[in-house]
Amino acid sequence: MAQSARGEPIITVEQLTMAFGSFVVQKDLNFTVKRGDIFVIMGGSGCGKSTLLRHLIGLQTPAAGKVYYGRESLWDAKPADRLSILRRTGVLYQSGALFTSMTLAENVSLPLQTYTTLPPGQIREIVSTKLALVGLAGYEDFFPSAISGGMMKRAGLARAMALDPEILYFDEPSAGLDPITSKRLDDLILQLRDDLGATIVMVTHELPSIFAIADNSVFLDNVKRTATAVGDPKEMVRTTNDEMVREFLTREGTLNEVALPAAATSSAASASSPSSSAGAS
Ligand SMILES: Nc1ncnc2c1ncn2[C@@H]1O[C@H](COP(=O)(O)OP(=O)(O)OP(=O)(O)O)[C@@H](O)[C@H]1O
Repeated sequence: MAQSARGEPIITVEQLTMAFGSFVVQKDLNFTVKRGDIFVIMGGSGCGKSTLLRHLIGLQTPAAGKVYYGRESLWDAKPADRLSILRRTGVLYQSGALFTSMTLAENVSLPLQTYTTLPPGQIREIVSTKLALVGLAGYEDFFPSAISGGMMKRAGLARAMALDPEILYFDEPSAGLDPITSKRLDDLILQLRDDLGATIVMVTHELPSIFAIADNSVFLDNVKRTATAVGDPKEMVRTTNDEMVREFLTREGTLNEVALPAAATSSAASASSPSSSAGAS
Protein backbone atom coordinates (compact mmCIF):
# COMPACT_ATOMS: atom_id res chain seq x y z
CA MET A 1 0.00 0.00 0.00
CA ALA A 2 1.25 3.48 -0.81
CA GLN A 3 2.19 5.64 2.17
CA SER A 4 -0.68 7.95 3.06
CA ALA A 5 -0.89 10.97 5.29
CA ARG A 6 -1.85 10.93 8.94
CA GLY A 7 -5.61 10.88 9.35
CA GLU A 8 -6.33 8.94 6.16
CA PRO A 9 -8.10 5.59 6.50
CA ILE A 10 -5.59 2.78 7.02
CA ILE A 11 -8.05 0.02 8.03
CA THR A 12 -11.70 -0.09 7.00
CA VAL A 13 -14.08 -2.70 8.36
CA GLU A 14 -17.26 -3.09 6.34
CA GLN A 15 -20.31 -5.11 7.31
CA LEU A 16 -18.10 -7.58 9.15
CA THR A 17 -19.82 -10.57 10.70
CA MET A 18 -17.79 -12.92 12.90
CA ALA A 19 -18.96 -16.37 13.90
CA PHE A 20 -17.90 -19.71 15.27
CA GLY A 21 -20.04 -22.12 13.27
CA SER A 22 -23.64 -21.04 13.80
CA PHE A 23 -22.74 -18.88 16.82
CA VAL A 24 -22.58 -15.26 15.64
CA VAL A 25 -20.22 -13.31 17.89
CA GLN A 26 -20.75 -9.88 16.25
CA LYS A 27 -22.54 -8.81 13.08
CA ASP A 28 -22.48 -5.88 10.64
CA LEU A 29 -19.46 -4.10 12.12
CA ASN A 30 -18.50 -0.89 10.34
CA PHE A 31 -15.63 1.37 11.37
CA THR A 32 -12.48 3.03 10.10
CA VAL A 33 -9.08 3.28 11.72
CA LYS A 34 -7.16 6.38 10.65
CA ARG A 35 -3.42 6.49 10.15
CA GLY A 36 -1.63 7.70 13.26
CA ASP A 37 -4.59 7.11 15.57
CA ILE A 38 -4.74 5.05 18.73
CA PHE A 39 -7.91 3.07 18.14
CA VAL A 40 -9.48 1.07 20.98
CA ILE A 41 -11.71 -1.98 20.67
CA MET A 42 -13.82 -2.06 23.81
CA GLY A 43 -16.79 -3.84 25.31
CA GLY A 44 -17.78 -6.22 28.09
CA SER A 45 -16.38 -9.66 28.68
CA GLY A 46 -17.00 -12.12 25.88
CA CYS A 47 -18.35 -9.53 23.41
CA GLY A 48 -15.79 -10.49 20.77
CA LYS A 49 -12.85 -8.08 21.16
CA SER A 50 -10.16 -10.74 20.75
CA THR A 51 -12.14 -12.35 17.94
CA LEU A 52 -12.19 -9.01 16.12
CA LEU A 53 -8.45 -8.67 16.61
CA ARG A 54 -7.98 -12.13 15.11
CA HIS A 55 -9.99 -11.07 12.04
CA LEU A 56 -7.83 -7.97 11.64
CA ILE A 57 -4.50 -9.79 11.92
CA GLY A 58 -5.36 -12.57 9.51
CA LEU A 59 -5.98 -15.39 11.98
CA GLN A 60 -9.71 -15.84 11.50
CA THR A 61 -11.83 -15.62 8.34
CA PRO A 62 -14.96 -13.43 8.40
CA ALA A 63 -18.36 -15.12 8.13
CA ALA A 64 -19.29 -12.08 6.00
CA GLY A 65 -18.00 -8.59 5.22
CA LYS A 66 -14.62 -7.07 4.50
CA VAL A 67 -11.46 -5.88 6.18
CA TYR A 68 -9.55 -3.41 3.99
CA TYR A 69 -5.95 -2.29 4.49
CA GLY A 70 -5.93 0.85 2.39
CA ARG A 71 -7.81 -0.35 -0.68
CA GLU A 72 -6.72 -3.97 -0.42
CA SER A 73 -9.23 -6.45 0.91
CA LEU A 74 -7.36 -8.66 3.37
CA TRP A 75 -9.52 -11.71 2.92
CA ASP A 76 -9.88 -11.43 -0.88
CA ALA A 77 -6.13 -11.09 -1.38
CA LYS A 78 -4.04 -14.03 -2.57
CA PRO A 79 -2.21 -15.70 0.34
CA ALA A 80 1.12 -14.14 -0.69
CA ASP A 81 -0.45 -10.68 -0.91
CA ARG A 82 -2.20 -11.18 2.41
CA LEU A 83 1.14 -12.04 3.95
CA SER A 84 2.70 -8.88 2.60
CA ILE A 85 -0.19 -6.81 4.00
CA LEU A 86 0.28 -8.46 7.38
CA ARG A 87 4.05 -7.93 7.27
CA ARG A 88 3.24 -4.27 7.85
CA THR A 89 1.69 -5.10 11.21
CA GLY A 90 3.14 -6.08 14.58
CA VAL A 91 1.30 -7.75 17.45
CA LEU A 92 1.83 -7.53 21.19
CA TYR A 93 -0.06 -10.40 22.79
CA GLN A 94 -1.60 -10.23 26.23
CA SER A 95 1.15 -12.14 28.03
CA GLY A 96 3.95 -10.45 26.10
CA ALA A 97 4.39 -13.98 24.71
CA LEU A 98 8.15 -14.09 25.08
CA PHE A 99 10.01 -17.36 24.67
CA THR A 100 11.29 -18.10 28.14
CA SER A 101 14.33 -20.04 26.99
CA MET A 102 15.58 -17.11 24.92
CA THR A 103 17.19 -13.85 26.00
CA LEU A 104 15.41 -10.58 25.29
CA ALA A 105 17.75 -9.94 22.34
CA GLU A 106 17.01 -13.39 20.91
CA ASN A 107 13.28 -12.82 21.34
CA VAL A 108 13.35 -9.44 19.58
CA SER A 109 15.60 -10.74 16.80
CA LEU A 110 13.21 -13.60 15.89
CA PRO A 111 11.03 -11.67 13.39
CA LEU A 112 14.17 -10.20 11.81
CA GLN A 113 15.72 -13.65 11.41
CA THR A 114 12.47 -15.11 10.11
CA TYR A 115 11.47 -12.42 7.63
CA THR A 116 14.70 -10.70 6.56
CA THR A 117 18.11 -11.66 5.22
CA LEU A 118 19.93 -9.03 7.27
CA PRO A 119 23.41 -9.96 8.53
CA PRO A 120 23.75 -10.81 12.26
CA GLY A 121 25.60 -7.56 13.07
CA GLN A 122 22.81 -5.43 11.67
CA ILE A 123 20.16 -7.53 13.44
CA ARG A 124 22.01 -7.01 16.73
CA GLU A 125 22.04 -3.28 16.11
CA ILE A 126 18.31 -3.13 15.32
CA VAL A 127 17.52 -5.25 18.38
CA SER A 128 19.46 -2.89 20.66
CA THR A 129 17.72 0.13 19.12
CA LYS A 130 14.28 -1.40 19.68
CA LEU A 131 15.08 -2.40 23.25
CA ALA A 132 16.35 1.15 23.92
CA LEU A 133 13.10 2.57 22.47
CA VAL A 134 11.11 0.76 25.14
CA GLY A 135 13.54 1.66 27.93
CA LEU A 136 15.35 -1.69 28.04
CA ALA A 137 18.83 -0.65 26.84
CA GLY A 138 21.40 -3.00 28.34
CA TYR A 139 18.91 -5.82 28.97
CA GLU A 140 19.82 -7.74 25.79
CA ASP A 141 21.17 -10.80 27.65
CA PHE A 142 18.47 -11.04 30.31
CA PHE A 143 16.01 -13.92 30.26
CA PRO A 144 12.27 -13.15 30.66
CA SER A 145 12.26 -14.85 34.09
CA ALA A 146 14.69 -12.22 35.39
CA ILE A 147 12.58 -9.15 34.60
CA SER A 148 9.29 -7.70 35.85
CA GLY A 149 5.85 -8.02 34.21
CA GLY A 150 5.99 -4.44 32.93
CA MET A 151 9.44 -5.02 31.44
CA MET A 152 8.17 -8.19 29.76
CA LYS A 153 5.37 -6.20 28.12
CA ARG A 154 7.92 -3.65 26.93
CA ALA A 155 10.15 -6.40 25.55
CA GLY A 156 7.10 -7.83 23.75
CA LEU A 157 6.52 -4.36 22.37
CA ALA A 158 10.13 -4.16 21.15
CA ARG A 159 9.61 -7.47 19.36
CA ALA A 160 6.30 -6.29 17.84
CA MET A 161 8.21 -3.27 16.49
CA ALA A 162 11.17 -5.25 15.14
CA LEU A 163 10.08 -4.98 11.50
CA ASP A 164 9.05 -1.31 11.78
CA PRO A 165 5.33 -2.01 11.32
CA GLU A 166 2.92 0.70 10.22
CA ILE A 167 0.25 -0.76 12.48
CA LEU A 168 0.73 -2.15 15.98
CA TYR A 169 -1.91 -4.38 17.54
CA PHE A 170 -2.06 -4.70 21.32
CA ASP A 171 -4.23 -7.29 23.07
CA GLU A 172 -4.95 -6.02 26.59
CA PRO A 173 -1.48 -4.53 27.09
CA SER A 174 -2.16 -3.52 30.71
CA ALA A 175 -3.53 -6.91 31.81
CA GLY A 176 -1.80 -7.99 35.01
CA LEU A 177 0.02 -4.69 35.53
CA ASP A 178 -0.34 -2.41 38.56
CA PRO A 179 -1.84 1.06 37.83
CA ILE A 180 1.51 2.87 37.85
CA THR A 181 3.20 0.40 35.49
CA SER A 182 0.09 0.47 33.36
CA LYS A 183 0.21 4.29 33.18
CA ARG A 184 3.89 4.12 32.16
CA LEU A 185 2.99 1.67 29.40
CA ASP A 186 0.29 4.12 28.19
CA ASP A 187 2.89 6.91 28.12
CA LEU A 188 5.23 4.66 26.15
CA ILE A 189 2.48 3.77 23.65
CA LEU A 190 1.71 7.48 23.15
CA GLN A 191 5.38 8.29 22.73
CA LEU A 192 5.88 5.51 20.17
CA ARG A 193 2.87 6.66 18.21
CA ASP A 194 4.20 10.24 18.20
CA ASP A 195 7.84 9.36 17.48
CA LEU A 196 7.30 6.57 14.95
CA GLY A 197 4.01 7.71 13.43
CA ALA A 198 2.61 4.20 13.90
CA THR A 199 -1.11 3.45 14.01
CA ILE A 200 -2.14 1.53 17.11
CA VAL A 201 -5.15 -0.74 17.50
CA MET A 202 -5.68 -1.90 21.04
CA VAL A 203 -8.08 -4.22 22.85
CA THR A 204 -8.62 -2.99 26.37
CA HIS A 205 -11.24 -2.40 29.03
CA GLU A 206 -8.97 -0.27 31.21
CA LEU A 207 -10.86 3.03 31.46
CA PRO A 208 -7.86 5.14 32.53
CA SER A 209 -6.03 3.95 29.40
CA ILE A 210 -9.03 4.44 27.17
CA PHE A 211 -9.56 8.05 28.25
CA ALA A 212 -5.85 8.87 28.37
CA ILE A 213 -4.70 7.65 24.99
CA ALA A 214 -7.53 6.67 22.62
CA ASP A 215 -8.32 8.93 19.67
CA ASN A 216 -11.09 6.72 18.41
CA SER A 217 -12.87 3.51 19.37
CA VAL A 218 -15.57 0.97 18.68
CA PHE A 219 -17.86 -0.41 21.38
CA LEU A 220 -19.02 -4.01 20.88
CA ASP A 221 -22.29 -4.78 22.64
CA ASN A 222 -22.40 -8.37 23.88
CA VAL A 223 -26.20 -8.49 24.00
CA LYS A 224 -27.09 -6.82 20.69
CA ARG A 225 -24.03 -8.52 19.19
CA THR A 226 -23.06 -5.51 17.12
CA ALA A 227 -21.23 -2.20 17.49
CA THR A 228 -23.43 0.32 19.28
CA ALA A 229 -20.95 3.22 19.32
CA VAL A 230 -17.97 4.41 17.31
CA GLY A 231 -15.91 7.50 18.07
CA ASP A 232 -13.61 9.26 20.51
CA PRO A 233 -14.45 7.78 23.93
CA LYS A 234 -14.12 11.21 25.58
CA GLU A 235 -16.91 12.46 23.29
CA MET A 236 -18.82 9.20 23.53
CA VAL A 237 -19.13 9.37 27.30
CA ARG A 238 -20.75 12.81 26.97
CA THR A 239 -23.01 12.17 24.03
CA THR A 240 -24.09 8.53 24.02
CA ASN A 241 -27.72 7.62 24.43
CA ASP A 242 -26.88 3.97 24.79
CA GLU A 243 -27.22 2.71 28.35
CA MET A 244 -24.67 -0.08 27.96
CA VAL A 245 -22.02 2.25 26.49
CA ARG A 246 -22.61 4.77 29.26
CA GLU A 247 -22.42 2.11 31.96
CA PHE A 248 -19.19 0.79 30.51
CA LEU A 249 -17.57 4.22 30.29
CA THR A 250 -18.73 5.49 33.69
CA ARG A 251 -18.05 2.45 35.82
CA GLU A 252 -18.23 3.41 39.48
CA GLY A 253 -15.00 4.68 40.97
CA THR A 254 -13.23 5.26 37.69
CA LEU A 255 -14.59 8.64 36.67
CA ASN A 256 -12.65 10.38 39.40
CA GLU A 257 -9.41 8.81 38.27
CA VAL A 258 -9.48 9.74 34.64
CA ALA A 259 -8.75 13.08 33.09
CA LEU A 260 -12.14 13.85 31.61
CA PRO A 261 -13.15 17.36 30.64
CA ALA A 262 -15.26 18.90 33.43
CA ALA A 263 -18.35 18.95 31.24
CA ALA A 264 -17.98 15.26 30.47
CA THR A 265 -17.58 14.37 34.13
CA SER A 266 -20.67 16.26 35.23
CA SER A 267 -22.75 15.06 32.29
CA ALA A 268 -21.70 11.45 32.78
CA ALA A 269 -22.23 11.64 36.51
CA SER A 270 -25.69 13.11 36.15
CA ALA A 271 -26.58 10.69 33.39
CA SER A 272 -25.80 7.76 35.65
CA SER A 273 -27.75 9.15 38.59
CA PRO A 274 -31.10 7.44 39.31
CA SER A 275 -33.12 10.60 38.69
CA SER A 276 -31.81 11.12 35.18
CA SER A 277 -31.40 7.56 33.96
CA ALA A 278 -35.07 7.11 33.08
CA GLY A 279 -34.74 9.67 30.31
CA ALA A 280 -31.22 8.69 29.38
CA SER A 281 -31.91 6.87 26.18
N1 LIG B 1 -12.65 -20.99 19.46
C1 LIG B 1 -13.89 -20.66 19.83
N2 LIG B 1 -14.94 -21.46 19.56
C2 LIG B 1 -16.21 -21.13 19.91
N3 LIG B 1 -16.51 -19.98 20.55
C3 LIG B 1 -15.50 -19.14 20.85
C4 LIG B 1 -14.14 -19.43 20.52
N4 LIG B 1 -13.36 -18.39 20.95
C5 LIG B 1 -14.21 -17.51 21.53
N5 LIG B 1 -15.47 -17.97 21.48
C6 LIG B 1 -16.67 -17.27 21.99
O1 LIG B 1 -16.81 -16.06 21.25
C7 LIG B 1 -17.23 -14.99 22.10
C8 LIG B 1 -16.25 -13.86 22.00
O2 LIG B 1 -15.00 -14.26 22.58
P1 LIG B 1 -13.77 -13.26 22.68
O3 LIG B 1 -12.67 -13.98 23.37
O4 LIG B 1 -13.51 -12.68 21.37
O5 LIG B 1 -14.37 -12.12 23.63
P2 LIG B 1 -13.62 -10.94 24.38
O6 LIG B 1 -14.49 -9.75 24.24
O7 LIG B 1 -12.23 -10.84 23.88
O8 LIG B 1 -13.65 -11.46 25.88
P3 LIG B 1 -12.75 -11.07 27.16
O9 LIG B 1 -12.96 -9.60 27.44
O10 LIG B 1 -13.33 -11.91 28.24
O11 LIG B 1 -11.34 -11.42 26.81
C9 LIG B 1 -17.36 -15.59 23.49
O12 LIG B 1 -18.70 -15.92 23.69
C10 LIG B 1 -16.50 -16.83 23.43
O13 LIG B 1 -16.98 -17.82 24.30
